[in-house]
Amino acid sequence: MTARLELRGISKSYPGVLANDDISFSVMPGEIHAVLGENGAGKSTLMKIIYGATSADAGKILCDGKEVGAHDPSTSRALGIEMVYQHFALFESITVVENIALSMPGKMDLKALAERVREVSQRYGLPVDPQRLVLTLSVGERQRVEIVRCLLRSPRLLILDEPTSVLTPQAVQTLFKTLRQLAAEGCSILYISHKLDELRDLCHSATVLRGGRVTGTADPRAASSAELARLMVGSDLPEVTRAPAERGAAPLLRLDKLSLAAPSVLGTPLRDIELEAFGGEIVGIAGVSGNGQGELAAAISGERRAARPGDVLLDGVPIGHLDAGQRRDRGLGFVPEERLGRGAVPPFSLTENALLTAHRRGMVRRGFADRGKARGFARQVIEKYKVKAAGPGARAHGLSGGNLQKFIIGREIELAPQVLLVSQPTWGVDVGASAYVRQTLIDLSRAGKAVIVISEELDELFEICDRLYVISKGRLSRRLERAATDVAEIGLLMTGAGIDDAAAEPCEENKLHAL
Ligand SMILES: Nc1ncnc2c1ncn2[C@@H]1O[C@H](COP(=O)(O)OP(=O)(O)OP(=O)(O)O)[C@@H](O)[C@H]1O
Repeated sequence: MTARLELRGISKSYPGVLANDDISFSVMPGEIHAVLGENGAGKSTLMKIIYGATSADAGKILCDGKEVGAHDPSTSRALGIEMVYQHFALFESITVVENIALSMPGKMDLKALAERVREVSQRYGLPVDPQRLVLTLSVGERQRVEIVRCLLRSPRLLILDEPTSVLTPQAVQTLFKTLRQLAAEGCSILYISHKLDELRDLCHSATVLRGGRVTGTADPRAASSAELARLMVGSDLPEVTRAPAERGAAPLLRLDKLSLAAPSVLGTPLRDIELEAFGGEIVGIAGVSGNGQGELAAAISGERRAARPGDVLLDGVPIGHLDAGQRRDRGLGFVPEERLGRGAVPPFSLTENALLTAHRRGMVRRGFADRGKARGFARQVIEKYKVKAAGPGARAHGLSGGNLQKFIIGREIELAPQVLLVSQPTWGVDVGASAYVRQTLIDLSRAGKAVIVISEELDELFEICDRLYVISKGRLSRRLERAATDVAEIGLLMTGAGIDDAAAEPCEENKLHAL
């Protein structure tokens, strides 16, 4: 049988990095092939080369035995190659069908296209309403739109770059069913993920990349997650160690019946939130995305101010009226969920990105930024957190997703905050680096600081947290000791059961907002 895709000696370098180094492998029709490797190993670069979004410096690509010459995404699509990117590319202010029409060749009859969207989404079990405005969709639904957009064109090779990082476990299972169905129909799939259990569940074969080179192949179904991790990292993963928490006497951060109106018609209002985070511990906030996590993070960080100063207390001092910068000045660090655009400014260098929050650490003299100091700080973060980057002058958008995440977390930890709030600390971060990030958060807490982690990954929360809360529909559960709870209890709370509904009535502020 002829391979659907054959790569021969693909190489690509960027200034200072050999991103792909003589990569060769094949994918057969109907095969689900995993590409795994550490952050910065060269996976996304390779996928972009196959899709034609960027070109290789050397090497050949063969599709169904025929060489693909110089190509771009539109010629790839004509060959039946489709790609779903790590970061979505949908326009928010138009409908699903309008978005899809934009990626189709020629002029489209929107009514007929909407009908086809419905058909395809039904056939593959990916419900999508073509008339919905994209801005009203959850991330999981947006992911579906991206996939349906590809499926409409009956792909022969589908590339998925970390498709499940934003999906709930149920949505992942639905996606896998679709992918298996597609593969059974003969479509080949290239699948990138850092979630080794998922790879073992879904993929027929795997190619491992390290430092831009192929370092191994594996049958993921026959290998354990530890074996796959070893292939990726080249050694056993470090065990995360956790000394018992020595909790401080009083909470470093406290939310006292905090209520906040929804920021928009589509947001979630926060209701009577009571939370305590002591020095010496990690507090986790579990929940399915869209239940108020973003709003809670904004209320703690100061991106949104509280109704009363005393709603938010930092080391006993009311800070609810302060903005984000003022709260940072007082020792509240913050790592947002979106790394591009909020955690970092993509076209800025790492030095400039370091300055954004670290200017508080003596990097401004007489109103001018001390670039030498900022560069030194950025270099320190790069080295300590093993960020793969050409140096402090590298642009944020040139870093691989996981490496940028490590840089942002490192920058905030190095600022030695009293309280650190981190949203989704290890999204897109490889298994080795995840262990490092988790260990660093534990160490920060054991140094007497309070760490608050918002994560959808229950395994992660159970691994690092001392106490847990669950957020559901803008309300927070009671506080749970990690050692005295389990996944079943947290899962139940995530559905909203057991979180006092008495106050589910809109708070006064939200009634006003609704008017
Ligand atoms: N546009 C670019 N400009 C400069 N360097 C780049 C660019 N794109 C990628 N690189 C570099 O190429 C290397 C490979 O990056 P790539 O994004 O392919 O890694 P990855 O394996 O997909 O990582 P991750 O798991 O973190 O997404 C990295 O060192 C990265 O910094």
